[in-house]
Amino acid sequence: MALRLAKHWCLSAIRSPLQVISFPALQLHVSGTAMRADQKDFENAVTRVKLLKKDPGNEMKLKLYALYKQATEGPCNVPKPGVFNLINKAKWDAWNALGSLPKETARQNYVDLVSSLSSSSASSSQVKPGADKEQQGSENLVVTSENGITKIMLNRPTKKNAITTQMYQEIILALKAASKDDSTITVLTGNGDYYCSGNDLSNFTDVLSGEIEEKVKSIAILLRDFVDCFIDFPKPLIAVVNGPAVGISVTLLGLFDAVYASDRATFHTPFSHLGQSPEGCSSYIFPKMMGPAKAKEMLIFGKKLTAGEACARGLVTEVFPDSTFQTEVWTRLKAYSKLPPNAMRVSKQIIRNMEKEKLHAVNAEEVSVLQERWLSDECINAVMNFLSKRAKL
Ligand SMILES: CCCCCCCCCC/C=C\CC(=O)SCCNC(=O)CCNC(=O)[C@H](O)C(C)(C)COP(=O)(O)OP(=O)(O)OC[C@H]1O[C@@H](n2cnc3c(N)ncnc32)[C@H](O)[C@@H]1OP(=O)(O)O
Repeated sequence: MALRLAKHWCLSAIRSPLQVISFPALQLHVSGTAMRADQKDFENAVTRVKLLKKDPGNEMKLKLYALYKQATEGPCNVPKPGVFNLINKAKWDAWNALGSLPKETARQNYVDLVSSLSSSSASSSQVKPGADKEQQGSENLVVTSENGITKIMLNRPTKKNAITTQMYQEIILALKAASKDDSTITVLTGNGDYYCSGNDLSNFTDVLSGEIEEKVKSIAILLRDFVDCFIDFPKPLIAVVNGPAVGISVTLLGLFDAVYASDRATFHTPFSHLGQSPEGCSSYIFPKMMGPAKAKEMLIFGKKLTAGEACARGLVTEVFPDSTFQTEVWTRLKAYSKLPPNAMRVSKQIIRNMEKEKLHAVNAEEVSVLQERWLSDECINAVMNFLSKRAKL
C-alpha cells in the first residue's frame, strides 16, 4: 500500500490510526538547540520515556512528540501532511497546536509530563468513577464520563453531525478508551436537532483528486476499522437518538445493545440514491432483525422510517416523546449504569460471540463492495449533485 507514511511509522498504523504511534523520543536525537541550563533534565526525561514500563497511550505520545519537537526545533515549520497521511497529520496537528510556545517552556513541560508519567502508573486516559471529566475528543466529538457513563457526543450541529474522516478516527479512539475506562456503559448521541446525517459527503472531495485508488483503499480500511470497533465493543453500548438519523448512523444501530429514540427521529438509509451500498453489517443484521422484505425496503429502496416504525421493526428499543426524551432516557441510563458491570459484559459477550466472526466477515465484504461503489459514476454523480447543492435527500 503506497501510503505516504514516514518510514519510522509502522505501515499498519493506518488500520488503527493512532494506536501504534511510537515514542518520539525513541526516534529522535536531542538536538543541540535546547538551552544549556535545562539540557540535562531534558535529556534525562528523554531517557526516562524509553524506560517507561507502560505504554502511555497515543494521546500522551502525541503530546510528548509535540513538546519534544517544540523544545528542540521551535514552532512547527514543516508543511501540513495530506488528509490521508493520517499518522503524520496527527503528529503535525499536535506540534502545530503548540503555536509559538517558547522552546524553554516546551522543554520544561516535557520534563514535567515525563515526571508525572514516571511517578504514576495510572494511564492518563483512565476516568475515575464519579468524576465529571472530559476524556478526549475535539470540537466535533465531545467525550465525557460521569457516574459510570461515558458519553460520546457528535458535535457538529450546523452540519447535522455529519461524520468527517477525522471524526471516524476520533470515534475509534473514543471507543477504544471507553472500552478500558471505569465506566459501566457507553452512550453515543448527537448535539442539536439531528442525531447524525451520516457520512460527510465532503469526505469524497479529497478523494476524488490525485491517487484516487490508493486513497479509496485507505478510506476502506478506516471504515472497516470503524465498524470493527462497534462489533468488538465489550460493554453495553447505547444510542440516544435525539433526532433524524441518516446512512451509517442508522446501519450501525444494529450493533448497539439498546437504541432509545425521540419521536422526532427518523431513520433513513438512502444508499441507492447515493450510488452506494449498505455498511455497518446492516446487510446481514437488518434482514435478520426485521425480515428480508422490510430490510430491503430500507436498504435497497431507501424508505425513511419514523421512530415508531423503526421500533416496530426492532431497530429501536423504545421511543419517547421529544419533550421528555432527555430526562426519561438519562434517568433510565443512570439506573442501568448501576447494574453489576461484569455481569452486563459477560451477558453481552455471550450474545455477541455467537456472531462475531460472521459480523467481521460481513463488514469486510460490505467494505469491499463499497470500495468499488465509491469509484462508480452513480456514486460520484450523486455526491457531486449534493455538494453543488443540486440535490438533497
Ligand atoms: C471515496 C471515499 C469516500 C469517503 C467515504 C468515507 C467513508 C464512507 C463510509 C460510508 C458510510 C456511510 C454512508 C452514508 O452515511 S450515506 C448518507 C450520507 N448522508 C447524506 O446523504 C445526507 C446529506 N444531507 C442532506 O440530504 C440534508 O443536509 C439533510 C440531512 C436532509 C438535512 O437537510 P436540511 O435542509 O435540514 O439541512 P441542510 O441545510 O441541508 O444542512 C445543514 C448543513 O449541513 C450540511 N450537511 C448535512 N448533511 C451533510 C452530509 N452528510 N455531508 C456533508 N454536509 C452535510 C449541509 O450541506 C448544510 O451545509 P451548509 O450550511 O449549506 O454549508
